[in-house]
Amino acid sequence: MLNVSRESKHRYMREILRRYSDEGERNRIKKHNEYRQRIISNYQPLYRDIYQMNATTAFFVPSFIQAFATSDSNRDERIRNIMSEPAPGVYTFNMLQPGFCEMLLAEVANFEKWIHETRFRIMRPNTMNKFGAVLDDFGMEPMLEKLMEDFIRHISRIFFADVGGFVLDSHHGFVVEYGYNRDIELGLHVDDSEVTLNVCLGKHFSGGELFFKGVRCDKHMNTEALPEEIFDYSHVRGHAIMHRGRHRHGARATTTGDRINLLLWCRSSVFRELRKHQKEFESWCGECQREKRERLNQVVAAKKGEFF
Ligand SMILES: O=C(O)CCC(=O)C(=O)O
Ligand SMILES: [Fe+2]
Repeated sequence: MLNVSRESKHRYMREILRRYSDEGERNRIKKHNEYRQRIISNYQPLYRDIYQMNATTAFFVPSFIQAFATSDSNRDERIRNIMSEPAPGVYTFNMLQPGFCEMLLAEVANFEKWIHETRFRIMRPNTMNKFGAVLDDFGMEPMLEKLMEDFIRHISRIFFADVGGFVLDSHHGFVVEYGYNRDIELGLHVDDSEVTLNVCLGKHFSGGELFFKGVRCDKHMNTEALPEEIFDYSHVRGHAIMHRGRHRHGARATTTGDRINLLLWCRSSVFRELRKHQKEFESWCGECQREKRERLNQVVAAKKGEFF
């Protein structure tokens, strides 16, 4: 568990001040906000209903809604009950209604058509995916923020507390698109997130499995995966998968059809600030933990040697 000391809080505030007094960064944020505003005031949404969080069966499957229905002491238990953990640190659950997936796909297609017709510049979701769109850029930012606040934050608090899952405070929401004339696959990487939510929206496809190769800190990013860390997951429409951003993963080739997934990279500025001062082993890095065990074994062996 993170222990936020007074000193760390002060350092955190200093970092925020430094960041906001950095002129380059301020300009970048200002330009991006202007870009978003230009889109939002010109683009006509197809389905206005999906721009606001509507926590009913129009959006979510009943089991998902029921798990969060009341914030009583049983909520954590109800959340645990809808989760499967097919591999350590990877959680899956049924989440979105097929009708909502359809509407979101149609909205994205409508936005892309508008971009094409108006020759507006489209910002791609990240440095790896050449296709897809940033949902936050065309008006879905408040809805996705609420999704993180009302749902994802509670899940992360239970399962990802060691990476700041209990203090998520910003997100990057986008869709990735694979298939004919789009991206085919995605190489091994880590996300710029503490916790990632990935939901398959459809449509019909084969292939496209996510593959995982263990959680790693910066220092151990390129170390081998152990056999027990290797895991493949096949996407199911409407189903979500959640993992730490630092869980190394990639997507296998989508061999037929089109696959479009919704991604929410959830971030914690507090966790990022605290990490800068982390000198010891990271509790969530597979390799740090292995090194720690090895160090402990050496100490125990040395002590035994002294004793006998
Ligand atoms: O293709 C996928 O389902 C995963 C995409 C992904 O890992 C990412 O965008 O960070
Ligand atoms: Fe990723």
